[in-house]
Amino acid sequence: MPAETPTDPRTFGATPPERARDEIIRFENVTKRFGDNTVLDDLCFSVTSGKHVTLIGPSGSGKTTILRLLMTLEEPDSGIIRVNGGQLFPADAKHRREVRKRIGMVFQQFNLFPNMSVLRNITEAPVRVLGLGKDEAESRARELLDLVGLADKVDARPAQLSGGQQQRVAIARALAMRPRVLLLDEVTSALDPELVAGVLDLLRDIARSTDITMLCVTHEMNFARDISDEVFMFDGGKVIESGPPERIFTDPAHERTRDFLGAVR
Ligand SMILES: Nc1ncnc2c1ncn2[C@@H]1O[C@H](COP(=O)(O)OP(=O)(O)OP(=O)(O)O)[C@@H](O)[C@H]1O
Repeated sequence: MPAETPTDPRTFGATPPERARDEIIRFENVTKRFGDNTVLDDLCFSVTSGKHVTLIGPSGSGKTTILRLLMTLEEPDSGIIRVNGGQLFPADAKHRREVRKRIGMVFQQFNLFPNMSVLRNITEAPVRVLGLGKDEAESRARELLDLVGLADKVDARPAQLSGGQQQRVAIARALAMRPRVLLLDEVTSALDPELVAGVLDLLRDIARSTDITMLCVTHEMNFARDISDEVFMFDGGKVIESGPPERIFTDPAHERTRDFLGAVR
């Protein structure tokens, strides 16, 4: 079993320049079934470090399942998943936890801890999982709250914030773990329409100003077009085509992609 040591988790989204073009995520012949439903079928794809990749495809095509596998919230039935030079599956639990530390996720429903202040929501995992000191974690959390425009909400509880503000806290919380890979699952779906643009703008800024690899599932095709280096179209448990957004959105090669884009536009 390969057991490379993941890079120092204290380095914010670090990608040493010499590794900037490396592959950071690899799915090799991954199959995932729920009962009789084969959701991912011998799936193979890879993502280059620092790139922003958007997964598109019909409802039920397995996009969220891919993110949940990367978060180790699901296990594949077979195949290999590698992230950041380490193996996530198959792997022993300890190695998997180490690899998993460098992956952050922002969920559709924010998933904040309701009984903790905004500050605690952000410092909890860096203290518990990365072993950061409380002062260092708090100082980092305040910087991130500044970045997401919520410096004045340090002591608020999630219920006192709007959906858009809660999602900004969730983004700050994910970044506080210094992820190499950030997974974004329909992050604007639960927001009132007038709050969507602000959250998407924030994610665009993060995409432009960091070297974090992003894997996004979204139905916001304009956002996908804007933020992505590459778009993967899923159908029938496989990637049926991939390419830069300028091509996928204007000249898709596959009939299923044309039908899908026609339906969502
Ligand atoms: N825990 C589970 N148990 C049983 N079936 C599941 C489970 N999780 C997902 N599925 C099924 O797996 C399939 C893929 O689901 P997934 O959420 O990955 O699709 P998706 O492409 O993200 O869809 P959407 O665009 O609607 O979010 C669906 O048929 C779903 O019902």
